[in-house]
Amino acid sequence: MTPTKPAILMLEDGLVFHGTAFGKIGTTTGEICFNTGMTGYQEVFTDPSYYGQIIIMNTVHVGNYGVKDSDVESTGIKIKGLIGRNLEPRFSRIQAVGSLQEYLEKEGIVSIEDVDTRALVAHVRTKGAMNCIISSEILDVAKLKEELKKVPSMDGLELASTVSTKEVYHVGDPQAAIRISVLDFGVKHNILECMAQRGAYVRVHPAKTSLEELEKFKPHGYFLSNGPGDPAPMDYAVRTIKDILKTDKPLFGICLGHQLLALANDIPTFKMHHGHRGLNHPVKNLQTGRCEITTQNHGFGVDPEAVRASDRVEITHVNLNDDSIEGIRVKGKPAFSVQYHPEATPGPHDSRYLFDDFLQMMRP
Ligand SMILES: NC(=O)CC[C@H](N)C(=O)O
Repeated sequence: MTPTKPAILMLEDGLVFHGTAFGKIGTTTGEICFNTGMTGYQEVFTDPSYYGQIIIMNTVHVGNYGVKDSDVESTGIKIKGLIGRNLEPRFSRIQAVGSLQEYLEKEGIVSIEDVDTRALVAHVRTKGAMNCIISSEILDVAKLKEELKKVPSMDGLELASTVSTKEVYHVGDPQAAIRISVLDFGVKHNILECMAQRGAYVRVHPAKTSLEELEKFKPHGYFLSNGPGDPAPMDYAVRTIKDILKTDKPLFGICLGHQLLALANDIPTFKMHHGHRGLNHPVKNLQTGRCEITTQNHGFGVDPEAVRASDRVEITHVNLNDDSIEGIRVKGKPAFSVQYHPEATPGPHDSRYLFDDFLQMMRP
């Protein structure tokens, strides 16, 4: 057994947890948030929407099935840090290529275990979103407090252009009958796969691409991706979406893409108390009356009163836990979006029909 090293977690409101170092030895800062999913940790860690955030995994054992090259949603780990009760260095899965410890170390992710995650999650649920610091090199609480003061608030932070692709790239069969131009704000791989598997050839563009540039692909429709940070400062994207809406071509948005579609219709977004992150959030489809169990990862939401008062959009999906807005459609246009993740891997898969609907809108 390698000897353990102490680590400290400190929250912006001064709460301190003493635990054990895991992953890289060092210091990291970000917004603390919790994910209630009991599986799919590698997909969570590589989801670019988590960029800038430190994740508490609520489930007790994380790492026990190791890591695998294909279980990723982007090219590498995007979370800023990881907090767990038991982050497991040993693993058991035939397909696994390495341990969580090696993976976090290789990707430079400072983490902490042996934390009472039940108490910590209860605290975040009560007090709401805030920043935190983890360190396995500075064990002086006063110094950590000073470091933590330098961290910007997630409220108002534009992060999408940082994680977006720098170069245009393609996914799917170039001969496919349907072409989709994607605006990448931090897209998850499986979203592109879900479109390619259904017969689309997809071109992925940097976040700040104009409609004129997107049109060069001669797309049958447009897609607005998920992504990190606050949608409110993303004026560049809102302008492009307004231009896309004028084309009257099909448009689909997921998560950050949903929030941006709302903003493009003059519906504001807001910072939620502590957000939704997990894989069992119940959503009701108001058109069919059916319930879907969904994966979610968001800390901002679309203003419910403004949506209800809008004469430009209608609500298609609501959250059955807290009545928040989960889906909208623009009246008189083939444009729709959802706050949750229909592409979720490992699942649930209840909402995959949204990709079928989107592709159907573009079929000749
Ligand atoms: N998954 C996402 O696209 C997240 C959107 C946005 N960053 C939020 O936290 O609400």
